[in-house]
Amino acid sequence: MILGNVVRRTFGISRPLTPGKSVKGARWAVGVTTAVTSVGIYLKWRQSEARELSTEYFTPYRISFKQDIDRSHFLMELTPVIEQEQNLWAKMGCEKLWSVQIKQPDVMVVRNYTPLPLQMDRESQSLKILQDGEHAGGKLLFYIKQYEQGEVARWLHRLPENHIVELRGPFIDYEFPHYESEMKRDRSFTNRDKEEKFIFQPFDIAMFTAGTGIVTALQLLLTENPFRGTIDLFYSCHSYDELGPLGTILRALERSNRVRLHVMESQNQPSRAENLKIISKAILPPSPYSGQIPYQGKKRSTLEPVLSLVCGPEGYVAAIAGPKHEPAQGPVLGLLEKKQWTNDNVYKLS
Ligand SMILES: Cc1cc2nc3c(=O)[nH]c(=O)nc-3n(C[C@H](O)[C@H](O)[C@H](O)COP(=O)(O)OP(=O)(O)OC[C@H]3O[C@@H](n4cnc5c(N)ncnc54)[C@H](O)[C@@H]3O)c2cc1C
Repeated sequence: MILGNVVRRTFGISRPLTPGKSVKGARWAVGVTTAVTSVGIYLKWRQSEARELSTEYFTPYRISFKQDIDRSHFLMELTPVIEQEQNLWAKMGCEKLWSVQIKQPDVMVVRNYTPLPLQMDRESQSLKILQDGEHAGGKLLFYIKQYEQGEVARWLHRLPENHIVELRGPFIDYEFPHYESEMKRDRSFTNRDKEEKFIFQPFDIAMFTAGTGIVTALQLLLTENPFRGTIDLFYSCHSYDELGPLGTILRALERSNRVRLHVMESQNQPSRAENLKIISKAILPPSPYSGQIPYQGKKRSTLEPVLSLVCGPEGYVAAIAGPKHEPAQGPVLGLLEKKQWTNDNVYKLS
């Protein structure tokens, strides 16, 4: 049975807000249409009661914190100019993987970024995981990599604190089956001895991530009502240090057995072929998804992943699961095909 039956995926490529080239004669009409649309969006935003984040219009957020991890990676906290009423972490839980789009107003393009339920504690200068029911007025924290030739991430990196950026969303990037009236998983994962109880048996998944693709796993693991099964998480990077404080959080999740972590650092193993060989050896074959069956008590020690999610740069996705033919998934090839994974149980996120 395909777990992805309920999957809805809305993002693909980051798309321009306006066409790059316009026919000369139509410029005036395009200008008027754009102006009218912008006024419409603005009025809609003004009228919307709580000015909540929406996919329909852009909402202003202030850069409330920014910190470099290294030359390429940084953390950025955005605070809505008008406090948000909706708690997106409670609303989405672990059943929806989501992102928002940030607008670059000069070149009029948007890029997707995956928020994390963390906020910077000013006093201790450390990241705090939001508690259940807490949404910090809608604050969102992002882990971003800037590329030398990249447009938007480099621009974001240059912006000073208190600068206003515009966001729309949330966009659902992947949706898991809804487990009606299921009990919440405790978010305080540091308490390892606490016995867990659910109504339905949780299922495990495998996630293959490279670089900032790791945020997809972190969102599922840290959100309110976090992922109930165990994630067999593969993370490829140059160095684990590029995660900065997120690395400490990920290790704590590993100690609490919420995640089985396989880290591939290219600084230690520069051969791509050798890295892929190590990954391949650790990949488990797919287990069947049995649907919603009653909770059978504490899980066995072996992992039984029913779904593989793949997220990273094009070349990485291609090596793990075959190339993605945007917006289509493309056939499952690469390492996953060799371990009997198919299009029924693999999803390429990017
Ligand atoms: C749903 C979704 C969620 C995302 N979440 C995040 C997130 O949380 N954090 C984050 O940092 N990014 C995230 N991204 C990627 C992000 O949207 C941008 O694509 C990224 O920031 C690059 O945009 P840019 O404008 O800076 O670079 P662009 O101008 O788009 O790219 C210019 C050049 O940079 C290089 N480049 C761009 N992207 C990559 C890449 N992924 N790997 C290797 N080289 C690349 C390429 O050489 C490219 O030609 C997400 C993407 C999607 C679709």
